[in-house]
Amino acid sequence: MSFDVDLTKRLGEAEIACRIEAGEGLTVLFGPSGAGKTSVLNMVAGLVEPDAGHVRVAGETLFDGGAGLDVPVAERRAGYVFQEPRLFPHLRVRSNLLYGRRADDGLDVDETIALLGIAHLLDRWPRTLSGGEARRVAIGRALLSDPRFLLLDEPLSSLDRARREEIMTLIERLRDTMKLPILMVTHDREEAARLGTRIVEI
Ligand SMILES: Nc1ncnc2c1ncn2[C@@H]1O[C@H](COP(=O)(O)OP(=O)(O)OP(=O)(O)O)[C@@H](O)[C@H]1O
Repeated sequence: MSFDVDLTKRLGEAEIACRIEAGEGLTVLFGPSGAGKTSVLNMVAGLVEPDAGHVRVAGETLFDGGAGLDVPVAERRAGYVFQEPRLFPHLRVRSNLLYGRRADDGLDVDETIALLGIAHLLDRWPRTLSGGEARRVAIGRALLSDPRFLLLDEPLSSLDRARREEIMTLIERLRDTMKLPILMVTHDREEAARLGTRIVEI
């Protein structure tokens, strides 16, 4: 199974409960605003600790409340594209992209840069980028960190049509060729239908 998740978490007034049993491919997390989709991604990434339950990705247990197991964030090796790009403001685009780079396997740096159309931005500071440019850099940074799985929080919002199309094609390739388990939040039905191997409502 790519994602085997069963967790609960109380956040303020909200009681979040989520169950995912997903085979390979891309799992879309769908649901109304405030349902807890981002919180679920944060718990799978290891940024927020669930109150109870378990998180397993590609057969490996990352969290198990009963067993007292909680694998630290860095060891989980999630490629996380946040809702806001969250680039490091003190690093130029090039350094942001290479921040999590491990060995020189996985995706090719130049090829990824070309695919995302960000070659002309490499020497820029994050504060000078448009929303869509920053988002593409954030996607590149996640992909180049040699992740074991991807967490995508509305990765295509704020992109124009042409760029959306290119990035959808890239996500399809990651899903089908590289076989990366992907958990993606989207509000867009068309996106969900095209990219999702399955849709989980929360
Ligand atoms: N730190 C916190 N303290 C209190 N409540 C919180 C906290 N974080 C999140 N919540 C609440 O938990 C619920 C889930 O939030 P979350 O951001 O996960 O929802 P979401 O489904 O991703 O929403 P959206 O689609 O609007 O991004 C919301 O009701 C939110 O107000």
